[in-house]
Amino acid sequence: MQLLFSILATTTAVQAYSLGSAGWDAAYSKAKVALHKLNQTEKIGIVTGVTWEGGPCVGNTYAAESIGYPSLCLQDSPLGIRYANPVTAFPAGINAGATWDRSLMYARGAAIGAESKGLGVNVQLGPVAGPLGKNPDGGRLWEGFSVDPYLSGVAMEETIQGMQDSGVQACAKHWLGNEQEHNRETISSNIGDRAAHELYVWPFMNAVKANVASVMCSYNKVNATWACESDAILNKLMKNELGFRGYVMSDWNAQHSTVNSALAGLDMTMPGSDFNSPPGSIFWGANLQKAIAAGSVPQARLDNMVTRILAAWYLLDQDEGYPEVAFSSWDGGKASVDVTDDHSSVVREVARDSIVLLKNEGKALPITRPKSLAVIGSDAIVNPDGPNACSDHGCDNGTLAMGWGSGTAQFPYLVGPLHAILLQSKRTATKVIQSTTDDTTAAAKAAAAAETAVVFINSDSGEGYITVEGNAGDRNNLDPWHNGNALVQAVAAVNKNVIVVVHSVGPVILETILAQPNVKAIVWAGLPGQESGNALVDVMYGAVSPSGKLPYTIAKQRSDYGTGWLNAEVDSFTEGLFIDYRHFDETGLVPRYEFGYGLSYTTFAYSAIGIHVSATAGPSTGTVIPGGPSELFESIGAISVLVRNSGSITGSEVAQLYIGLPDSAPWTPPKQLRGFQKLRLAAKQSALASFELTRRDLSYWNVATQEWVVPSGTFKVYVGSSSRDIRLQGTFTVKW
Ligand SMILES: OC[C@H]1O[C@@H](O[C@H]2[C@H](O)[C@@H](O)[C@H](O[C@H]3[C@H](O)[C@@H](O)[C@H](O)O[C@@H]3CO)O[C@@H]2CO)[C@H](O)[C@@H](O)[C@@H]1O
Repeated sequence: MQLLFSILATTTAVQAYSLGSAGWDAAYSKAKVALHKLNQTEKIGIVTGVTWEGGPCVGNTYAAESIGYPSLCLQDSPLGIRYANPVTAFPAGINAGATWDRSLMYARGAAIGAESKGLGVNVQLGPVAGPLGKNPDGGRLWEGFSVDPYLSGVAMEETIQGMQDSGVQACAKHWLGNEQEHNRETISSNIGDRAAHELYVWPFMNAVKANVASVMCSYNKVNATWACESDAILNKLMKNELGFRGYVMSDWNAQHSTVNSALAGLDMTMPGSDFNSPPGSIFWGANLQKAIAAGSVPQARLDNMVTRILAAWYLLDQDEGYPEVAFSSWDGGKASVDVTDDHSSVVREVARDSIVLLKNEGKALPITRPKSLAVIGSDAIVNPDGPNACSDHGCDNGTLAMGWGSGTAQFPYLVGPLHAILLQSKRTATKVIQSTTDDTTAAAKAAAAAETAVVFINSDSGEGYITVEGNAGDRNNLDPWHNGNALVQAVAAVNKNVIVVVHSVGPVILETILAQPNVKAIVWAGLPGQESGNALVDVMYGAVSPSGKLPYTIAKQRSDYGTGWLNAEVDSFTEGLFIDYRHFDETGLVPRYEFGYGLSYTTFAYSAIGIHVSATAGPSTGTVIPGGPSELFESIGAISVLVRNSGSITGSEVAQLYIGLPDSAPWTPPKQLRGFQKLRLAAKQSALASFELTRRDLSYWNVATQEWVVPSGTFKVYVGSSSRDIRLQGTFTVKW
């Protein structure tokens, strides 16, 4: 059985890679033929944006009529289509990560891709793996999936496959080291080579392996050189080492030079105007033409840029019957077609299955048939001015269902928690008492009159060009906004059965709330998108058991993380590999809720660990395929466990595999996520969780030899329900 699994897994992997390469080969053949039909002006136009607001999308290039190539439409965001309506407002990346469900990640990506294609968007500007989230208060970490590179990598791969299977080009962003909003356009992320590879590059390897069409270089410098003109990270790392065959575009106005960026490997400049910077800073267009004429940039480099861009276009078959752009970002975004289909069901499923139950004392949840229920807090209702009242969602009024900035989309509707609870309460004949402000006196009055009180609190963040309530993108602290702690305290002082629901962009310090004995349950709902209330009711009333797991650690205090955004010109990334749970494990600090944690209404038992790993120590070689050296992605076996639903209701468990490297490896975190599987199990049902391992999963990056190396010695195996709830352990040995 185990052997069969390994064979199937290996075969599938090999097929996927060869198809990927064949796809690129065929696309390159077409691109090379097309290149010869283009004149120089057309070539320059293909690599240059037409200026901000110069076309219907946030990014547009010039058309090349000689080959029937359109003005390419590039549009945000990682959770839906920005500046268009009607579109679906999906749960944020961080919620997709919290599902730990590969098929939901894929379904979300496919649905976003289908809407993009339907509206004529050629390039969807997502998904996000940078920021990875080393700073828990980083403003944009909710756009990505998890602070763990393995989980983020799987989510990148699934999302990109989903998007590109629907026909749109995906764009993996922001490359590289864009971990904070403060000073993001001046700061240098000085990342050590090993941490760069094992943390920040890792999910982009998955993106390239999934044949992502494009990559966006970031605003910051990397090791003192602008990311968009760094030969080290564009040519050498992304294109040569990772074997990326698509094109690199700049973040919007992240380009700083004509010649250096071209030579370093930038392939497309966006948006092609003096957007948000000193007038006249149009680095390509006519300036690129002059640089080529002067011999500062070889003609072959321009031809290579164009070939890469065209190859991505052919790879996705966008040369055949691709829809025209059906909206304009600058006139309200009214689309001429409705592309929303039944995607609300994907939204509800992702939102529901990403809910993490943090505390459930005395089985406070699920709610059964309370006679009365108090619903408290401004986060319980939709912003009275409307769900899209603030530009790019740059405010925190009403329930929080996405962060702010370019990573947003307009809600076609937003089901607020109170609305969904009122509907449900009709079925259970429950009297609902409302206090939908953050006023503590009103809250206490409502709570005192009810059997159970549900308090809604939130914490918001976003992109640095908008400041909300004094937070310039990054959060100023990890406390709940709007005096959320005081709100819960006021309610818990008068009601013995308090449930707290947290809508949040990232970790929130919960100590004050946990110090209230009457707080019986805490529910983390993240940023659930348009079906917020419905998904919450599904879980709170027990239609489904909660099955989300934390995609990051919740600490007892902010300082425990050991990292945070800097008001400085340089971030030296001194924490190295030790971010989030890697740091807590290494230092012995006890988190409040650890990475991978999440309760269920049922229980799960683990047994029968099977370890079938056969690998030899040493570097991974082989030709470079999309993602890296081919050997790195070869299966070297699998670890399996039997998981049994030992409770009395159906539920889903995320079985997690962590690996500890042998002592022969250089200083490494005690354990690192290297596999997971979500299993839906009926009461008393058992199933095998299998974690296929590749050489990459056992490797560290050897800085001296510039290779991924599997160390020799005894590897530690930990399988469990979270990074700290380890149920089964074992070892295997790798020899030279
Ligand atoms: O949208 C494409 C990529 O753009 C980057 O974000 C930019 C965002 O799209 C844009 O709306 C914003 O513009 C603001 C501008 O910076 C500010 O000076 C002005 O006052 O208001 C403008 C908004 O009306 O700028 C953002 C960059 O600063 C993202 O980083 C990237 O992820 C997007 O894909």
